[in-house]
Amino acid sequence: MNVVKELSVCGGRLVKLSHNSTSTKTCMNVNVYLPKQYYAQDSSRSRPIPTVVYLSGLTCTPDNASEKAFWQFQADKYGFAMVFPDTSPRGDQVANDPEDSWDFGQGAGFYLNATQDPYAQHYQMYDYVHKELPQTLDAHFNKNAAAKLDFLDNVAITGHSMGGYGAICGYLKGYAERRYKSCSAFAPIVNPSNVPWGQKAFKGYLGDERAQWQAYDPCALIKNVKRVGDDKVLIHVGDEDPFLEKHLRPELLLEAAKSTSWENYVQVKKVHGFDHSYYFVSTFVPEHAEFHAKNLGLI
Ligand SMILES: N[C@@H](CCC(=O)N[C@@H](CSC=O)C(=O)NCC(=O)O)C(=O)O
Repeated sequence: MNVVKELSVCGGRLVKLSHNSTSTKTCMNVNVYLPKQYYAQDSSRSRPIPTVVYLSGLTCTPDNASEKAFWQFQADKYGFAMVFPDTSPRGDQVANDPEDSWDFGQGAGFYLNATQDPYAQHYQMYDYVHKELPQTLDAHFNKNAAAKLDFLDNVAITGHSMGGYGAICGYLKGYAERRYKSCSAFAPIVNPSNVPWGQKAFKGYLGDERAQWQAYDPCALIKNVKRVGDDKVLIHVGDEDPFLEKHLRPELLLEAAKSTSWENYVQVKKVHGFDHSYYFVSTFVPEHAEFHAKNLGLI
């Protein structure tokens, strides 16, 4: 990994990195926030600093959330690091949307492993985010010392819109091996198989056979994952979100959870007067941060 830029924010440092990804076969950018605890000479700390992975939405780079969600204040409050991956492979060699829209192709990888040409070659974002990137970050940040940062085990996941979809999908697909300690989402796409954004992405990346879509659809996954303990999924969505009725439809996840071990453990908080923007996301980041801090054993 190469450090492209490093800057101070709150009590820690935002590190902007790039690396050649074996999953996407492109150069990928990622932002990592190291909290103030990382720099404290605290010999009493018994275990590595845990991590919250934040998956961004359509059109985003790692900078949107690291500039506008204000996770850094919460990371310092509780003592967790933040990882802000990109939303797709990028480059002239990377296939894009033939219609040149912003809801498919570069900036809209949907955090899945594409099987259809021409996207299969580079759009391997599921393996990138959930397998390759944590290993790469661990090797980079922990190579010269006892692991001060935990990118592999004590990790939570969250995200916004397409990224909220990616967080819930990755959480449920990795649930059996407890890949993530907790999951939350801001205005997520919960049933991509049945909304336009998801249908366009699944058709383009996975093909026309809808049976192939089920492996990545939270409303299908939740019926086949047995919940344990007090695990729950925290979701916020604004009642003035312009995408609420057409693309997000959080009620479909509540419906899918009925008669499963997740019934009453998917908490959808519809908040009055909020839209889809980072003004909405940043307002509720503190609640999500506390939720993850509890699940990461920080409070
Ligand atoms: N460019 C679009 C706006 C698209 C948009 O609102 N993108 C959201 C995520 S939508 C689902 O994933 C976003 O996070 N935008 C980046 C930001 O910094 O706000 C349009 O013109 O409508």
